[in-house]
Amino acid sequence: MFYYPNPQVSQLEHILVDNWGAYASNFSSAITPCTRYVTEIGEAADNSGRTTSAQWLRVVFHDFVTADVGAGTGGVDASIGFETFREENKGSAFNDSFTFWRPFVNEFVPMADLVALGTVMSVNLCGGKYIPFRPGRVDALGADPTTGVPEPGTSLEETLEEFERAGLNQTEAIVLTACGHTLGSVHHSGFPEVSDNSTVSENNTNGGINFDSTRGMFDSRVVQEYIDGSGNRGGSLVTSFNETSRSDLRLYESDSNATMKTLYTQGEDGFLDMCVDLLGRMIDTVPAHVTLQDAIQPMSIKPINVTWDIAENSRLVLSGKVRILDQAGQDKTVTITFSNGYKEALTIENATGTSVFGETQFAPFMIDHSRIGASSSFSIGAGGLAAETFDIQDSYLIIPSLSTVNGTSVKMTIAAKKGANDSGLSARITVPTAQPLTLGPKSSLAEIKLQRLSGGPSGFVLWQGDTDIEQPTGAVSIRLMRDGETLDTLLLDGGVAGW
Ligand code: HEM
Repeated sequence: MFYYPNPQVSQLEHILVDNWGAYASNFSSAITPCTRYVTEIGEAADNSGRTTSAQWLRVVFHDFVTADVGAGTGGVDASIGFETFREENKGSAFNDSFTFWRPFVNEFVPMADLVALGTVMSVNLCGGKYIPFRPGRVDALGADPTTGVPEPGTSLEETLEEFERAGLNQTEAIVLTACGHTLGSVHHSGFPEVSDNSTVSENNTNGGINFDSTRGMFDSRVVQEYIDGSGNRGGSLVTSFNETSRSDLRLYESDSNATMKTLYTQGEDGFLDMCVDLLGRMIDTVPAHVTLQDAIQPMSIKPINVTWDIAENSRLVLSGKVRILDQAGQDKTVTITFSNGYKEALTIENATGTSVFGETQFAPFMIDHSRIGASSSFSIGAGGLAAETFDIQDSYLIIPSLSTVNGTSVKMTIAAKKGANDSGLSARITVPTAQPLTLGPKSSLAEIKLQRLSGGPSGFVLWQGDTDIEQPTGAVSIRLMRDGETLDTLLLDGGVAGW
C-alpha cells in the first residue's frame, strides 16, 4: 500500500483533517458536539457533567508538566498512562482518554502523538485556532520519576516552581491555565474539596461546576467572567467554598491580576492567538532525545488507500481514491496521469466530507497493471489546485486481499515482479498490544517466513506466510523488507477505532 507522504503522516493527517461525513476518521466524533462525553454511552454520558474535549486538554497538561526542561526529561511522552494512581492525577480524564485513543495506536501512531493531537483537535474543533501539529513523539516505557502536578491545594510558590521546571514563567503559567480552564469543569466526584455537591443532579451526576458559562467552547469567556465577576466567575478553583482550593484565584492574583487584565483587553482573537502559542509550546515539550518533525499541513490533494491488488482472473490492478480538500468547495475535474503517459479523468463521488480545513471530495480509480506497469509515479490535477506527483513501484507488493489479521494470527501474501531480486525477502510485523500499568499499548514484533507459491498474476511470483501474534489493540503493520530496507508496508485493521 502506498501511504502519502508516509504511513505516519498519512494516518495523523487523516485524524486531523477528516472530521465529519464521508471517510471521517472517527476521532472527531468523540468531541462532536464539544460538550460530548464518550466513555459512557447514551443518557449516562449526556447526564454525567463530563466533557471529552476538556479531558483531552487536561491529560496533555498532566503529561507535560512533570517535564524537567533543564534536565531534558519528561514532557509529552504518554507517561501519564503509568501515573494515574498518583493523587496529583486523580479524576477520570486519563483513563477515559486513553481508552478512546488506544485503538488508534500502531507502529506509526504513538500514544504520545495522540495525547498532543487530542488538544490540537479539541481547540480547533471547539472554537479555537489550529495549533500546528508536529508529529514524532515517543512513548515512555514507564512512569516519569519526576512528580509534581499543581493541585488545588498546592501553594502558589510550589505551583510556580512546577511550571518553571516545565519551562514556563509566571505570566505564561497564568495564560496557559486560563487557556486550559476555558473548557470543562471541576467535578464534585473526584474533587469534593473544591466543588460542593450543589450541582449534583440527574442531569449532572458527577457534579461538574463549569469554569465558564460555555463549557464546550474554546473561547475567552473564562477571562471575561473572572474579571467582570459575571457568569461562573472563573469557576470553582476561583470561588471554592474551601479557600485552600482556590488555586486559580491565587495564581491569577499573583501578579495583581495584570496578566488576566491584559488577556481581557486583548479580546477574543488575541486570547486565541496566545493560547495557540502556549498550548503549542506545551505539546511540543518532549524529552531531549526526541526530535519532532515539521508541522503537518492539511494536504490539498491526498491519494488514499492506493494499492496494487489481485482482481478477478488474476489481473493486477492499482486502486485507490484521491481526496481533494478545498476551501471553496467548487466542482472540479480530477485527472490522474501516470509517468508512462497513461491518463484518466476521474469521477468525484457524491458523498462529501467536512473538515475544519474545508470540504473534502473523493475520486476513486482502478486501473489495470497492463496500462501503467512501466510507471514510477502518477500526478493528480484537480481544478485550480497545482498538480502534485506521487511515487509508486511495482517490484514488490504486499497483496491486501490475501493478507489478513484474524484474532491472533496474521497471514501475508506478496507479489514480486519477475526479474526483481527476490532473495533475502523477509516480513516484519509490528503489533500494538496491551501492557501492564497503562492503557497505552506497547509494540511487539513478529517475523513471517515467506514460501513461494505457484500461480499469480502474469509477470509476478507470489510468496506467502503466516504467524501467530499477541492480541492486537489496534492496526497491525506488515513491512516487506530486504537488508533493513522497507519495500512495501500495509496496515491491517485490528478492529474499528473510535465511536
Ligand atoms: C495551577 C494549575 C492548575 C490546577 C491546580 C488545575 C486543577 C484542575 C482541577 C482540580 C480540575 C478538575 C478536574 C475534574 O474535576 O475532573 C481541572 C480541570 C481541568 N484542567 Fe486544570 N489545573 C491547572 C492548570 C491547567 C492547565 C495549565 C491546563 C491546560 C492547559 C488545564 C486544563 C484543565 C481542563 C481542560 C480541565 C477540565 C477537565 C474536565 O472537564 O474534565 N489545567 N484542573
